[in-house]
Amino acid sequence: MAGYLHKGLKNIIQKHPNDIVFLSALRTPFTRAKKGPLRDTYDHELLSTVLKATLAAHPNLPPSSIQDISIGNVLSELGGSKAGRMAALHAGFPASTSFSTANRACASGLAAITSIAHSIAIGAIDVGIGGGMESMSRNYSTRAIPQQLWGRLRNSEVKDARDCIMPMGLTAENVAERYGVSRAEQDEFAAESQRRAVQASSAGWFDAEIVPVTTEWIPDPSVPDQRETITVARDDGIRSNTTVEKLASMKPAFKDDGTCTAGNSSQVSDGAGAVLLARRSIAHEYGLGSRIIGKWAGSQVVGCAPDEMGIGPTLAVPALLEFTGVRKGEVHVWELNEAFAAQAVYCVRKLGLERERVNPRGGAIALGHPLGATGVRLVASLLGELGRHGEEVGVASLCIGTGMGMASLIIRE
Ligand SMILES: CC(=O)SCCNC(=O)CCNC(=O)[C@H](O)C(C)(C)COP(=O)(O)OP(=O)(O)OC[C@H]1O[C@@H](n2cnc3c(N)ncnc32)[C@H](O)[C@@H]1OP(=O)(O)O
Repeated sequence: MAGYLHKGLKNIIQKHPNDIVFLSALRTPFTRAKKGPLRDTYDHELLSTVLKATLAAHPNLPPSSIQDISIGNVLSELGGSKAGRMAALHAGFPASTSFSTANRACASGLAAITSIAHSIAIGAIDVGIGGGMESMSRNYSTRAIPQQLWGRLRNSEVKDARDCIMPMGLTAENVAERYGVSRAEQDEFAAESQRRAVQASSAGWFDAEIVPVTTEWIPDPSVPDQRETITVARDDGIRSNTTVEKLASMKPAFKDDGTCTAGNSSQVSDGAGAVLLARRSIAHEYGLGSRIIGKWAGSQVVGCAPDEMGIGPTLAVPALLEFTGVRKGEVHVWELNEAFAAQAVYCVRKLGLERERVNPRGGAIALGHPLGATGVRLVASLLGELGRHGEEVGVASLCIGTGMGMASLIIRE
């Protein structure tokens, strides 16, 4: 495949003036939809907070130098494009900074980052922001299943077409059944995700990426006029008291004889994130060379059958390795989204990864999965985790609900 990026790790880790580099990777806390402290906050309010923090983190970079913003979003009214543009202007960007939203379902945040990286790679822009925003509290009432649908699709003779609206939990049950992922394996994986997230959170490993959000909430929904101003600074889905035994006692959430439960599935959440990307030579022109934390080195998306969408990473990761010429053994840290433990266990097994190197800070089972924003957390976590160990090479990958996987290669400076 022809490409404009460098191939092979030896070439990729060299510093080139046209590299697409990360200058910051920030996110809000991810908190539980409907139950957490951000439940009354708008997704674009979260976005505005994180965009403002991105500007504040780079006082030497004039806002007008940031040419484009792409924000992953799945559920917002009108795709979030108007409210998101308003949030960017409100946060301090000039009218000249363009804005769009990207919807590649659960990989929307990674797709938005990739879109900005591609624009830099081909020379269309020099500096941009990729991010994501989601309020599942406000916008998840139909569980991301379209209500207005051409009847011929709902009853299509093409099974894959019909399956695009299969509830995500059932696709996870399919993966568990077809590929022999037991309930015990899922619960063990989920407990480990919680254990790692507890460790990461209490050691302060998320502190560098989390921007506190000051917002209003309604403590008692039966008294909607009574609002309180609060500052939310921590993820709230992490459960320090999780045990495999407790998880084993939980009821299946999606079908009576199933294996996926509230404890071994990703949590529905609210959150937003943003990464600042620039061409390396331009970052140096603004005196930001010392602020470079990593570089984006390529993305791939591959389709699979929608009724087992969770296997997506098992196809996207090999495609990414082939595209970039990087060998699996050269990757130090893997961030694989935990949509469900069922599919995550299968992906780790099929890809032949060491569990120690996968989601070292826990994943969406503990930290939550605000759809459009999750890809941004994966990138921020990778950059932080690689930095902590002085290691260089990471892969972020997500499955996509309509039957795809996406993966991106991230190099730490
Ligand atoms: C491509 C993709 O990424 S597809 C993925 C897209 N996302 C999804 O499909 C979302 C999947 N998740 C879900 O739909 C929901 O989380 C569900 C249906 C599984 C569960 O929903 P809820 O019942 O609201 O879950 P919730 O997280 O509030 O947990 C319910 C109860 O289970 C118990 N529980 C959950 N996790 C744990 C745990 N780790 N340890 C102990 N108890 C637990 C608690 O009692 C909790 O109740 P609480 O609120 O009083 O604490």
